[in-house]
This record gives sequence, structure tokens and C-alpha cells, in this order.
Amino acid sequence: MIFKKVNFSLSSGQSLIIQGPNGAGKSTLLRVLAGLRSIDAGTITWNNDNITEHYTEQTQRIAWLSHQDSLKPALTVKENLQLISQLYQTDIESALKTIKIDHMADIPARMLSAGQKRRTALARILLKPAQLWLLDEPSVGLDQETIELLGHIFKDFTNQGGMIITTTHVPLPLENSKILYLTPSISVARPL
Ligand SMILES: Nc1ncnc2c1ncn2[C@@H]1O[C@H](COP(=O)(O)OP(=O)(O)OP(=O)(O)O)[C@@H](O)[C@H]1O
Repeated sequence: MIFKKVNFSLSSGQSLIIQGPNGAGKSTLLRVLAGLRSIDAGTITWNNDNITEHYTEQTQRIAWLSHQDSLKPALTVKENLQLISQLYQTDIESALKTIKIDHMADIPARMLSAGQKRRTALARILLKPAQLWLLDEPSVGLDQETIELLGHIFKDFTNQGGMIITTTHVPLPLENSKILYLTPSISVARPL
């Protein structure tokens, strides 16, 4: 068991910050909420529907930012975002402008800095019309100015009714968030 006695609820416009030491299960909990991992006990519901029985709907509702930026190195920033923008008919230029990376649209991902890759991954979040953002340490690699920008992006999203669940080891500009603190329940990792 990685964690136990986890209990929280979130309504439209609210956010939750998951904290805890390395290995506490923060990323694992995000994966569970995304429907990517099963749980041994308990239930997770969305408007009273068990998400494990409504996996497709759950994947449609969420936008997921993992630790890995998952960019194709040979493709440009714009090309990396094309699939998702075509899928949801959303505007790449606008997403790149929002996260202030529009001047790098034609640069291959392999030439980006760590922070520029993170911004590109965040642009991908903006391109999916999701109701819930699941963000794994979104500020990693970002400079202070971009972290502040992230605060405005978070606020815009929650003001429109979006919900955010994010892990972090550092303070994030996310006002009035609920906090969930996880403590490690296991000492040895076994294959999940
Ligand atoms: N695929 C896996 N197979 C087995 N154990 C895993 C797997 N992924 C994670 N774990 C274990 O589950 C526990 C929780 O990992 P998780 O990545 O969720 O922690 P975390 O709180 O996000 O940590 P960090 O702060 O370092 O990012 C750790 O003990 C880890 O070793």
C-alpha cells in the first residue's frame, strides 16, 4: 500500500495542493485520479459516478501534466502541439502566447531549455478543454516570472469553473487552495 486514509472533495473553481516528502505517493495519487492506476480500497467519484467505471469520461475531463514533458525532440514546439490542437480544435498560437513561448514556435524541442520544455508541456494543458488539471510539480524548471504567470493562468482557469489538483515541493501561486499532506506508508517499492 502506498497511501491510506486519503479523503478530499473538490468543487467547481476549487484547487488542491498535494504535499509530502519524496515517495509519499503524490504522483501515484495523481495517476489514480487520472484513471491510470487502480486502487486497492476506497472509491473516487465524479458527480457520484465511480471514475473506474467511467474511465473514458474521466480521461476526457482531465488534462495531465506529468514529470516528463513528453516532447518529440525532432519536432518543433508547434509540431509537438499539433495533434492535441487538431483533436480539440484549439489555437496553438494563443496557447503559446499565454505561456510566453510563441517566439520559439519553430524551434525543435531538442534545442529547448528545461524551462522552455516545461512551458511547452504547459501549453499542451491549455490546448485541451478540460475541467480538471492534474499537475505534477508544474513549476519545476520555471523562472520566477513564469511561476507568477502560472498564478494568473491558474486563476483564469478556476475563475471559469476549472479545478486544479497539483503536487509541489515549493510554494505555488494558487490562492485559497485546499492542502492534502501525504505521508509515506511503505518503505520498499514493489512493482505496481
Ligand atoms: N511503477 C512503480 N512501481 C513500483 N513502485 C513505484 C512505481 N512508481 C512509484 N513507485 C513507488 O511508490 C511510492 C510513491 O511514489 P510517487 O512517485 O508517487 O511519490 P511522490 O510523492 O510523487 O515522490 P516525489 O516527491 O519524489 O516526486 C515510492 O515509494 C515509489 O518508489
